[in-house]
Amino acid sequence: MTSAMPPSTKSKVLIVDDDHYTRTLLDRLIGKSADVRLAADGAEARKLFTAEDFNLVLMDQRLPADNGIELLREFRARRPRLVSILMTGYADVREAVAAVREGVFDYLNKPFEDLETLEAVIGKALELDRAYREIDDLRARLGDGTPAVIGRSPAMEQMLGQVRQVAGLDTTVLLEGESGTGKDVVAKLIHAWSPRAAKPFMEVNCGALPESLLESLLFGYEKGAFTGASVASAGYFEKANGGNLFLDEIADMSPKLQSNLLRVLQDHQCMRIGSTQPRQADFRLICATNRALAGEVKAGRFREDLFYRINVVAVRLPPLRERAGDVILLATHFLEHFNAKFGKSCGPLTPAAVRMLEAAQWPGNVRELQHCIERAVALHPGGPIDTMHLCPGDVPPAVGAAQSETTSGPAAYEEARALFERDYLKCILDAAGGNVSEAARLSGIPRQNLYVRMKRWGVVTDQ
Ligand SMILES: Nc1ncnc2c1ncn2[C@@H]1O[C@H](COP(=O)(O)OP(=O)(O)OP(=O)(O)O)[C@@H](O)[C@H]1O
Repeated sequence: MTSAMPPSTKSKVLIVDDDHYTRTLLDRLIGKSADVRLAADGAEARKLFTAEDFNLVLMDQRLPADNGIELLREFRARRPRLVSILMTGYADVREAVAAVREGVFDYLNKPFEDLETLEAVIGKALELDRAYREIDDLRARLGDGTPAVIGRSPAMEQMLGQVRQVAGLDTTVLLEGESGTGKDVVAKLIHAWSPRAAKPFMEVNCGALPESLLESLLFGYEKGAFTGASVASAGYFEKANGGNLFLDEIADMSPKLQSNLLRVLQDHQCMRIGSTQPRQADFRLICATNRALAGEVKAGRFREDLFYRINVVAVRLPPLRERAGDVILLATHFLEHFNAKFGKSCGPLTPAAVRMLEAAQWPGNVRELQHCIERAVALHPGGPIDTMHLCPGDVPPAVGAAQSETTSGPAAYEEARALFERDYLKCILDAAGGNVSEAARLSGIPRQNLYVRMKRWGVVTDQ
């Protein structure tokens, strides 16, 4: 069963409902793992909301002297990133859907039929609140221009711990990881955290340039060294001058340049093309590769002696699929970034979107997730981001199928049941030609109930 609350810290949840039974039920359900405050009307809710910083507000739509949707609007005006859930009667679903479009995280129908779903939605809402807070926290800590490397998963914490240790040492660092895992940002972070931070950071992608161009870029040249060399130019080895030199995709370096680089690393000197005068080369080398360098050595494509020079401290960047918990953090970060960039206000992510992002495998890692959110923000006029705004091409359409094909064993019961429900709802809606009433008749599930389930899974988004 999905846990509704984070395991370590107690979240603060405000429950606003004039119905004593609902308040008691919710208090019992989440009160063990969360710090719950109860309000029976708008006045009490306002007082509590002013006094405390809540992670989540569960709001009844119909209150004695207030409208829950308007009260949430008032709260959001005071705290724009407030995560809230609206509790509504079946008759009010239309307004509840509109409230979700305005920024309410989700709505739940009363009376609650399925407590597990209720817990799951609360869990996702708290996850989103955590993502907002962690990003603020990270930004506050990195407010000095240090590149923002987002990630709180154990795999990222471990990697960042290694980076922190080696950044201050004058040693060569090899960053290994799949494409899009963040090798480039981590290289910049190493520079920012190193004693060489005030000196230049020079970077070049060894796979993107032909050999001769890469050679002249790294070594520099004297005037007349080759056709077109009308003035002398210093290379990156010289320009790095007390700073860090980042060689990306080092495995793509040609054998000739590999041996030239080895010489520079041995002698701490380099010579411009067309010159015999050795020049001081004072830089710390950071290399990156998305192919295992040891394998390249075995295959005879990379010099073994250079490999040992480079592989002093190797740091592995985990693929996104190994970073449980980071996907929503990154997605929220990118959502804010692209909202600011495009002058939009898209978001928050709906529960179905959160589930979809978390279930995806992300073979292109963080870059793929970034592009997915960029596309969603660019094409969306504003309001919550739902499954259909996220690129289905990047997210396996049949997450269930993908799951059952993996070798990691069978899915947990809850997961399998959820996947079945989503696939079944899609299937029944197709069979009914997209008509929810007909789908209700075919399935024997009451229409409102069916609609709520379909909405939860992003099978439909509006009534
Ligand atoms: N942890 C992270 N936090 C924030 N942004 C990230 C993070 N990791 C990667 N990114 C962003 O994702 C994109 C891809 O990252 P980056 O270019 O560093 O990957 P890479 O491993 O160097 O990829 P490649 O091997 O293809 O060069 C960049 O826009 C980067 O800013």
